[in-house]
Amino acid sequence: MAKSKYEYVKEFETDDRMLRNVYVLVRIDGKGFHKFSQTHDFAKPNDVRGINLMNHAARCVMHELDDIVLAFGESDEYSFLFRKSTDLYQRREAKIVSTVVSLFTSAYVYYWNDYFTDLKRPLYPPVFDGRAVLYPSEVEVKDYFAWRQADTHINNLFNTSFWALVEEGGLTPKAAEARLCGTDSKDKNEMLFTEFNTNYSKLPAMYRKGSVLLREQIPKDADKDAIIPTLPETLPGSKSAKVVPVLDTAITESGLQSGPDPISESVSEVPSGQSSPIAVDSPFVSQEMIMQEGSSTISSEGKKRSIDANEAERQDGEEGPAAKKEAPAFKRMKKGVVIDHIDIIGEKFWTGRGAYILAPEKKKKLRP
Ligand SMILES: Nc1nc2c(ncn2[C@@H]2O[C@H](COP(=O)(O)OP(=O)(O)OP(=O)(O)O)[C@@H](O)[C@H]2O)c(=O)[nH]1
Ligand SMILES: [Mg+2]
Repeated sequence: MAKSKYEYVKEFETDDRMLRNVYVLVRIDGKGFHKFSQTHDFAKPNDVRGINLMNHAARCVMHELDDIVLAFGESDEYSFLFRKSTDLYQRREAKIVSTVVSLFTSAYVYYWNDYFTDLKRPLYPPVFDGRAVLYPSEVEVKDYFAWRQADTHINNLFNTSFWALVEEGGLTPKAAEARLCGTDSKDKNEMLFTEFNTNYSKLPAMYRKGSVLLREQIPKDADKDAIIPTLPETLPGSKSAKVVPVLDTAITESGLQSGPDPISESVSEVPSGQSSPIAVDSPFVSQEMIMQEGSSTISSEGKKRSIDANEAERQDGEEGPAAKKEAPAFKRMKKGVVIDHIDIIGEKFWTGRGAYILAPEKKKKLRP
């Protein structure tokens, strides 16, 4: 076919294919969300509607892009890790980053009203930027996620302390900032407990640890894309949410401590007459979390349990048709995206639930 005389302009396009055999990490971040959250009257320091909406948008991205193996979100940002051998768009950076950002942003707006039910749509279009970073080995990938989760911990502890001083303590923002200047994590924990009856380690894990999206086994009859609604169960005052056990491994500014941290040890009892921030009808439990609790297959031992299920299937065959009727659950599993609020700092995650993420992949023939 004859080329038009204009076609030469294509030659100006550059090849932005990213290096092979390294991990591709895409991080998106809300532009000017300080203002966006104020304009939309986000609760301080954490707005459960905003967090659920971010999580929903991230799930849309993971549903669309199968090569994303892990995502982590906090505040107005989300990180997406692609499998090492991804050949999505021939690893072209602009195509990958723009697809993630565009899908995330459109989902954020598309599902807005499912979470912010009193506002049909945002008062102005939210903007997210995006970047891709290449990490050469598992070490950097693990440290990357540790960095983001440590950041979540530091920021959330600061914000929780700051807004307690301002909203409950009556300090001006300037005075609150001055009060917190030079304090470490232990000081803030102590201040929250002694002055505001708040046991920080008992606040919802979703706030303290951010949100982790994983690919695990889910019941086959669960609609892969039925992500919502989480709102009725997560709104303050809801009676329908169930309690979800919170992993109390503390993250400190220097990394993860296994087991309870000293401060939560010393303040592990909520003062008498004071109810724990996580009540049985906790307003902070999402539908997905309920599903995880209700269905043993996507609990924190999701991977192990699905292996157990295969084991059961074999036994099932030996035990005859009667047993078959009683153990159908494991047969109704499929891979799906699940959300949790767990520690991803430290080896425990990467050798446990996260083991599939960095597992060696089968070698594929590279395109010439
Ligand atoms: N009140 C409230 N604010 C939030 C919440 N989540 C995010 N934010 C706001 O969003 C900001 C995100 O931080 P940044 O990304 O550093 O700030 P930004 O204004 O988005 O600035 P750029 O990313 O540089 O454009 C926070 O500082 C908060 O002001 C929330 O749940 N509640
Ligand atoms: Mg931002």
